[in-house]
Amino acid sequence: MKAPIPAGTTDAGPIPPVARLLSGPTGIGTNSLRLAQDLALDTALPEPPELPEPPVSEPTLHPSSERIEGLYCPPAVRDDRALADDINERLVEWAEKEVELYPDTDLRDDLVAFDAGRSVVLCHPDAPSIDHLMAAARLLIGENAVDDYFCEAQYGGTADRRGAALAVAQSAIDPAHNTPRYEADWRAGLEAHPALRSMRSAMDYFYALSTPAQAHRFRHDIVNLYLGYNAEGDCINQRRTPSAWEYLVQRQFNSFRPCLTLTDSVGGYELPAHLFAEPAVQRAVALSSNVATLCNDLYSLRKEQASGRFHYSLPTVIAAEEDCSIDEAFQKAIEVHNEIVHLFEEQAAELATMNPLVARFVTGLHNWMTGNHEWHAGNVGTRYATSP
Ligand SMILES: CC(C)=CCC/C(C)=C(/C)COP(=O)(O)OP(=O)(O)O
Repeated sequence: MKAPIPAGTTDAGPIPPVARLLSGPTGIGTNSLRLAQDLALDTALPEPPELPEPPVSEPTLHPSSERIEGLYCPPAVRDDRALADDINERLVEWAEKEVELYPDTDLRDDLVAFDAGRSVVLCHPDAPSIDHLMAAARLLIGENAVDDYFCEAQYGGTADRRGAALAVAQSAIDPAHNTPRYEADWRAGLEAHPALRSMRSAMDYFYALSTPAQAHRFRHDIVNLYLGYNAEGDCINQRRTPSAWEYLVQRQFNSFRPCLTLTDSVGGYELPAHLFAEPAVQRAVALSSNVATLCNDLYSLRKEQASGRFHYSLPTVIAAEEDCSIDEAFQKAIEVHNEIVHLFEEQAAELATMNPLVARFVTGLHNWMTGNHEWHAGNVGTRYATSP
């Protein structure tokens, strides 16, 4: 087992400057001007603290990495199989001993095969310690458990009951406040369900390394995720394929966004709430999260088709809307993905010039986007495929 990474260090050199990670124009746009004005109002605030040099290592490709042809995404910043294995082992320990995540299944094999360890290692190269990576990994597993148990039919989730279940799931991270009697019943209710236990526990670990504002941000992003799950549930109930624009709106909620927006907590610093709320920062968050999620749509299409269940994704909604083959729609969806990557790069390059914390935050978004792509490519042949 690999020793924990000491704060601010790694087996490799410093993180590349944001300018090297983010291509695209660096001119100041309208959003940036607003942000610049807001930042000017901040002149009375203390200077942001000196940030430690974030760790990073040379990316080493996963042996089985296989990319979708034409899908644009810059390479991930670091990969570290030994560190990922260490995280996976610790996750199994947590899932089996602390939260009993999937009591009736072979948890070890499933969890290790999912390889959440590699996901967080790829997506958070600036995490200052194992604890930070573990916090992200537990939340990732908890979020997938909510999806599995309350939304995916094979684990008992049904579209007609998911709204009620997801409201309770939100309370696992956003506590109920009422009378002692009903609070006790609520607590017992959480402890009685694996997905609720795991989210409650993962959130407790997250509190230890986040500020109240960061935890609040996370809760907000999760409730939006559940809004997206409900939208998907409605469409599945009605067996309705939405138009492409409606699908993209739904997918922006039903997205990896909560995994990206904790990049500062996992990186050991805080982007203050007023900067996170800036429209230009919000646009960068939405664009990078959309890229990450559409990447999943593309790599997982064949798996979804093979399941035989009613499903929809960007390729299938485009095929329906444009009355074209799924192969053509797949190519069109690649183009949409690529265009959003470029829009993100433009927005991120603008933001990177504004403030060191904003620069680091958008680098974190970029890291998640590229790490996520690498993770999907690494799971081709087992979980995912490169064509419909
Ligand atoms: C970690 C997290 C926020 C998961 C939410 C689910 C989501 C938005 C996904 C993009 C995952 O979709 P799915 O469950 O279909 O994943 P697989 O394709 O089965 O890997």
